[in-house]
Amino acid sequence: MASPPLSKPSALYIGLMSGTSLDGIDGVLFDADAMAVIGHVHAPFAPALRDELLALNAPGDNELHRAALAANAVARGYADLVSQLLEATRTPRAQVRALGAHGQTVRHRPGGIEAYTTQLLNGALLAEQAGMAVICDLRSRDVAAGGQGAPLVPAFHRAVFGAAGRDVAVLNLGGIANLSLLFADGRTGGFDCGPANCLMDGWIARRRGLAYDADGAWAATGRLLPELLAALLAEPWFALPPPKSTGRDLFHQHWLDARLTPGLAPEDVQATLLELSARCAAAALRAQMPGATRLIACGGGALNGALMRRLAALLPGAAVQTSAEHGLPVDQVEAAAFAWLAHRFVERLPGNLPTVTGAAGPRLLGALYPA
Ligand SMILES: Nc1ncnc2c1ncn2[C@@H]1O[C@H](COP(=O)(O)OP(=O)(O)OP(=O)(O)O)[C@@H](O)[C@H]1O
Ligand SMILES: CC(=O)N[C@H]1[C@@H]2OC[C@@H](O2)[C@@H](O)[C@@H]1O[C@H](C)C(=O)O
Repeated sequence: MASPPLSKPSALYIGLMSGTSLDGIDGVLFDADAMAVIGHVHAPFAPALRDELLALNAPGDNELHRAALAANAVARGYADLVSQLLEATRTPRAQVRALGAHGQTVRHRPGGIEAYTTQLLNGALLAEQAGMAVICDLRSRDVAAGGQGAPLVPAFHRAVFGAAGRDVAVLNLGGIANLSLLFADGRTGGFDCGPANCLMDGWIARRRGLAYDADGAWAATGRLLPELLAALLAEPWFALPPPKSTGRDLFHQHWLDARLTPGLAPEDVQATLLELSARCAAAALRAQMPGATRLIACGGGALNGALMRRLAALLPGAAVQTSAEHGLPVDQVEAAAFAWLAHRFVERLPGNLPTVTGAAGPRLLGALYPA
């Protein structure tokens, strides 16, 4: 019997993402040959870690020590999730080629001589605990090359959701919203367009003690406040042209508080925040891809029925769908993108798109902690 061919290196990667909404960690096992997710797990952050990560988004006391401890805690959380994922998919650890691990963004200041972006994660500790090669710090190289360091998902969106002969947009509705523009002629664009859930989550937490507004049901009981909406939309950042990115550095509760007037009904504020998220995404899409006939939404905000209905109403020329309708559940897209970015690193292929981030050129993204 002929001996079996030398097995080619594994195409299995794990992607680990904890985003700006701070709801927890998503992990996927991803087959980079098939471009398919094999398994998915999610773990919420422990409330104390979530509070600390939120606090570290703003200047505070003893930040270096606290950031180091939080980076350790994020690494331990990621390592636990890796074990859960391997168990759930019955995958031997040795079969996974590498982990693409995002870390927790706590500061994002691209552009200019002082540019930096910080994703808290102790990559060395994660490599120790997971027993796998870790590729992390995936944004810094693009920032060093003069780019925004974000969004990074448009190249992955192109590979998965691009369609011949039509202009397709992909809208990630996480804490922050980012658009990918997949033009029919092969060009790919993308940029952050504003808040998606971060302000709504913060408001419902303060007024009702809930983590998020399920299905936008509370917002749906409120009325739109036109003066508040106008004050929110007057933020100069919205008028900036791409490339652009943002985060909790700008869209935090104090940003909202500075625009609130006394006596507003809380549910009306929530309705207006939902409208803000829908309007800034719709306006950005109309301006940058007027011919879009399909908008594919992903991220947790795609589960917000009220938000999805407003997007559909504001974009009558586009079919508003979810990534699940295209084979990838809404909560798996970002983690899959970071698994794919790990694959790009391992294959020595660039991960960024300079047309999106504004970087000086294509770059290998990430820092490697070998197994
Ligand atoms: N059923 C639901 N109804 C309404 N909103 C929901 C629902 N499920 C999740 N969400 C929203 O989605 C958020 C989580 O989304 P996701 O995990 O995509 O964000 P993220 O990855 O942390 O953010 P980012 O993409 O900005 O990095 C929650 O905080 C919540 O606001
Ligand atoms: C600095 C940072 O963490 N940015 C995130 C955030 O969350 C959404 C939006 O802001 C996007 O720019 C980015 O994440 C996605 C996954 C990206 O890089 O494509």
